[in-house]
Amino acid sequence: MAGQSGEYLLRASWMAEADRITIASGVPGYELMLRAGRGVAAAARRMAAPGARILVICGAGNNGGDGYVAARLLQAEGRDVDVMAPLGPATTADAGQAAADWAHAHGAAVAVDVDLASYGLVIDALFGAGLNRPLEGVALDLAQRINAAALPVLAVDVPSGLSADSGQVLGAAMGASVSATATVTFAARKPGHLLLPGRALCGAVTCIDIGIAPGTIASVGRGMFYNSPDLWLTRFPAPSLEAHKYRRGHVLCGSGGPLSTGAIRLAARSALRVGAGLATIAAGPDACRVHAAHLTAVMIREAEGAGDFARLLDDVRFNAVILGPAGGVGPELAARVEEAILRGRALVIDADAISSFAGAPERMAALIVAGGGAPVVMTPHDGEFARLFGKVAGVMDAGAKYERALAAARLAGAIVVLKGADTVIAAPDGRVAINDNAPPWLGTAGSGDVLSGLVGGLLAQGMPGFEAAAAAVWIHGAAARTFGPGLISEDLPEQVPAVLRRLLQQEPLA
Ligand SMILES: NC(=O)C1=CN([C@@H]2O[C@H](COP(=O)(O)OP(=O)(O)OC[C@H]3O[C@@H](n4cnc5c(N)ncnc54)[C@H](OP(=O)(O)O)[C@@H]3O)[C@@H](O)[C@H]2O)[C@@H](O)CC1
Ligand SMILES: Nc1ncnc2c1ncn2[C@@H]1O[C@H](COP(=O)(O)OP(=O)(O)O)[C@@H](O)[C@H]1O
Ligand SMILES: [K+]
Repeated sequence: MAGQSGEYLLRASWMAEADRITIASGVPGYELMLRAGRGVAAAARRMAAPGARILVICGAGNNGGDGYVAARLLQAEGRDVDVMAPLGPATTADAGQAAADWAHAHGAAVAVDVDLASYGLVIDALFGAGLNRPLEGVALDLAQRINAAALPVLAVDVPSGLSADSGQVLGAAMGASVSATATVTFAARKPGHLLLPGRALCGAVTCIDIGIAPGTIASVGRGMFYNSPDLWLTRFPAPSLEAHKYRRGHVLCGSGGPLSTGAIRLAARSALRVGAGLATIAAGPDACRVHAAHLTAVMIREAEGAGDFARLLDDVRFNAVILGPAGGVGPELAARVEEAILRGRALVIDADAISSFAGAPERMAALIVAGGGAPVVMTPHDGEFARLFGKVAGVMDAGAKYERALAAARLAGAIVVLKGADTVIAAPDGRVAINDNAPPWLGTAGSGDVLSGLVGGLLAQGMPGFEAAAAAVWIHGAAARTFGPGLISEDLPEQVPAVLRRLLQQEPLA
């Protein structure tokens, strides 16, 4: 994607395209395989103690070819290496060459039923990017035996059985995948290395340079990125000397009733912590009294129904709106969403505001078209996503998690943050970011409310929608990591300053 910085993630077919372009530019395919095999051998060297026996299980394609190269290099430096070729002879020219170079010096492969427990490291080079159906027969049996043996396993490109594209085990119910200790991949990481369950099955992933030019990777990339500051830091708002609070944006946060006020307070506080100049909570009279007992920096305005809320929006300084956290599912909340969109405010639609449009994403899409272009970011978890888009053909069944998020973003005309341990951020223009910095203790009541506040706070400061959403998700994860175990959602906004300090002062990032 022109002008976009960040680490590209490549689907298997895009990677194959990069491979073809590189070969056409004069680098022989076998040279790429030698470089890949060298990287695998280097990782194996780190994983296997000097005397440990190494078993390289080679498939018939180029993934197996990488395995043969690694086996030959490790053997040449005195390692005790066996090769197993359970799928028979190589079927590609490069893999055939690699197998022949191995066999020339080292002879026969070991039998499939060899005792795995006698090895100190297994290198899984059965299937990589070419996997196109579930493991079966001898490959399935081997994957299961490798996992049962509980040995260190180094996967070449991806653990065999795992889809590099979706991060799913192919044929999940009946199929299986090798579970690796570490994975070495080439040129660019693939989405399956980051999406669950793939991330867990890959272990520690290393991406090595095999001489595919960055320009080639960018040219085949279709706008899928790893979510890190590289993706959005240049768009991150930093207050200037002349700034005053109104230049830093004013977030209007819609409250629920008197018994449901905490969620929106978390959101409002988070919006301030991430740099918004002002945050105001709009609430009915009873809820206002509850808020008044809790709030200091966050302001309160009385707004009884959707009409009052709309009148507040007559003040153009409310340039961003957050709706949904414990907001109460129903037509009134839907009407507030409508007002915010039609009055052109940057908007975060979370939680109950998403559910208020259950089964009617086209209605939301029509509003967004009518709204005229201010960014709209929705932040569903899987349940809310299904509630909104469940009945739309081509969304729930779109495939990988990023394909579902993208289909939804295109349908709604909004940025979609599909949450989880592997949160995906998708834009209607086709950009996708996959996040992996969220620790499991982020799964705690109210942490989604904090996320909506972070998005709203960044939107209020004028950050574009996709970048604001991606930055908020990353800061949310980094804040949780900074706090560590024992986290509750109130802790998250208080960690944001430490994260921002590292981010903006170029200190090492967590
Ligand atoms: N791109 C690059 O830049 C570089 C790539 N390199 C390496 O190449 C690897 C990709 O190699 P690859 O395309 O030959 O595919 P690979 O994964 O070896 O599979 C082989 C064949 O198996 C078949 N098959 C599929 N599923 C199956 C199943 N369940 N059960 C049985 N059979 C099954 C299917 O053939 P089919 O049967 O469909 O005709 C498939 O084509 C890549 O991961 C990396 O390690 C490096 O050398 C460096 C440069
Ligand atoms: N296991 C997990 N690992 C990492 N992050 C998680 C995990 N479970 C949930 N999260 C994150 O925690 C947040 C929970 O949001 P949500 O489900 O809306 O909770 P709530 O409604 O209680 O605020 C999301 O940002 C989600 O990505
Ligand atoms: K593999």
